[in-house]
Amino acid sequence: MTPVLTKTATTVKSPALPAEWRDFLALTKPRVMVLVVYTGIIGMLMAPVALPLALGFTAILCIALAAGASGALNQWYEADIDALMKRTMKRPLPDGRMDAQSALHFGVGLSGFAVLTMGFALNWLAAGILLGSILFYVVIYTVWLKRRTPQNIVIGGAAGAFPPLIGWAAATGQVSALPVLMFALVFFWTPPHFWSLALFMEADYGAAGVPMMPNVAGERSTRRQILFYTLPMAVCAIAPWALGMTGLVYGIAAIVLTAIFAALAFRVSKRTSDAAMKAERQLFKYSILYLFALFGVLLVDKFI
Ligand code: HEM
Ligand SMILES: CC(C)=CCC/C(C)=C/CC/C(C)=C/COP(=O)(O)OP(=O)(O)O
Repeated sequence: MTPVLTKTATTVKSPALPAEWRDFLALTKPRVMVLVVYTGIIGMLMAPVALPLALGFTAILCIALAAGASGALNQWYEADIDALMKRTMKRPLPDGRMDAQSALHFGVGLSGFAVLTMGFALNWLAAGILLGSILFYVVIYTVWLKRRTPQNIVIGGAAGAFPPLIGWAAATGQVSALPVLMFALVFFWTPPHFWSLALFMEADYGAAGVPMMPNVAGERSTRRQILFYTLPMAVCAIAPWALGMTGLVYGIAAIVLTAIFAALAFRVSKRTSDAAMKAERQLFKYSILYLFALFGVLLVDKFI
């Protein structure tokens, strides 16, 4: 059984100066948010109902604010482990540029604002799924699973897969098969996306005692699991075309883009030495490009 990492606050510096707006922006994990918001926009634009511009903009703003708020709450809770990892030690809380209470108030306030605005301006189904994704990321992933099990991102990763469903629900007040497939695609995409990164950041997670797959099950098993999750991801990528929900342009693009993903995942699964790091970095970078491109083609296919 994986030992449970307990939460401590001993390594976090206390703030000397009041936090700047840049620190609040850093709390929202803006770079990750770009792709989360992008998948939400595509979910909304794929819906059969076109929202008036102001309402569409409001819906996307709510997704962005909620994603940012949940990033802030994540950083509020894990300042202790962020302080132990090179990649995260310069974040506002571990670096002592912000106090924990400011981050907590910012995260809770922004979450409440985003969910209520979505509910009153769009509909309560979209608001409910938005609230569910915040709770999933903060409570299920960050508080419950991340320090307990190497399966943390498999289950917790669902949080980041909700935006296409939210975008669609904001436009239609319903959920249908296509946004569910888009959800499933991001869900199965998350393990290869994250474990390819975790393989070359293994030392960081080890130093912080976070039970990520490479430092619990070992590199070989992680590489095999990356390939394993690529299979259902490929099915979800090609299904919209195979089931007649999209045209041939999407079908061809999905097959080509996914074949490249599978080839990179296969290469990662076969490597055993340090030379593998290059393959893992490539898969991580390509995973981001892949989601951008696949969702982009989905939209292009709809409008040609
Ligand atoms: C539990 C699920 C996930 C985990 C654990 C995870 C983890 C990470 C980590 C640790 C990074 C490294 C860079 C950083 O700290 O900014 C990263 C980068 C990134 N992730 Fe994820 N991720 C997850 C899901 C997602 C999802 C669902 C999306 C979007 C749909 C996403 C989009 C991105 C993007 C765009 C980057 C690159 C950011 C940059 O340019 O530095 N991730 N991810
Ligand atoms: C609409 C809505 C509320 C969406 C929110 C979901 C969201 C932002 C998902 C992304 C998941 C993510 C960035 C995980 C990072 O893992 P980590 O927190 O373990 O990474 P770290 O080690 O960089 O802190």
